[in-house]
Amino acid sequence: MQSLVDAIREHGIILPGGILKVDGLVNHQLLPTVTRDMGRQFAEYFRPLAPTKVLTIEVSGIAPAIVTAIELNVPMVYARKKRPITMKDGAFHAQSVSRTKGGMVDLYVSGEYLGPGDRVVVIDDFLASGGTLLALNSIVTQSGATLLGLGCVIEKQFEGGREKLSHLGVPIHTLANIVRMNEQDGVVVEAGH
Ligand SMILES: O=P(O)(O)OC[C@H]1O[C@H](OP(=O)(O)OP(=O)(O)O)[C@H](O)[C@@H]1O
Ligand SMILES: O=c1[nH]c(=O)c2nc[nH]c2[nH]1
Repeated sequence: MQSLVDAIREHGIILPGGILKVDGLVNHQLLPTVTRDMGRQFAEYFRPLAPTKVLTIEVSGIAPAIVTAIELNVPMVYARKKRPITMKDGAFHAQSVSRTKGGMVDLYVSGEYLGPGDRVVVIDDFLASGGTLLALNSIVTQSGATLLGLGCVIEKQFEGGREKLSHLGVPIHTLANIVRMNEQDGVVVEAGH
């Protein structure tokens, strides 16, 4: 997605620990046309699989997931990181590691909004180690729903997450691919696949 690649080139900043700061377009500020086009791209790719639901995790997954859900005209569900008192007992639960805040993250999804009849596309902002998508897949499995595919806005190819998810046997679609990033080369980014 060329507008996304351009925005990463303009706003992306390399931080220590292999973190790419894209707060200017994904994690703090959102750009309207770039965000809208993420939804169009994901919807075009996943529509033939006939999804009934889009699943993501708060907080940075919500924007790309809702624009995708709007395009597909299906509900979007986001995993909560803290179980609210409004959530019924027996919620599906998994854990992953937070890359930007450190420590373990809990993911909770209520069985009221995800179940055996659902055909699910999971959308998130980053594919790095793949841990978060594995946790979301665990939630889909617990619910009895069917996982159709995984979509991420930015893939950090050099972290090997795609390989760790290949056993799931579903298509993985990313919109921009960070080939490498370092002081010498800067952020080397290409369109995703
Ligand atoms: O492939 P992985 O290694 O699991 O990394 C990807 C995850 O890391 C970030 O979550 P984080 O908790 O850092 O931030 P957020 O609250 O902005 O979503 C990002 O939002 C992805 O969910
Ligand atoms: O803002 C972020 N930058 C990153 O490089 C990253 N990797 C996983 N999650 C991430 N979030």
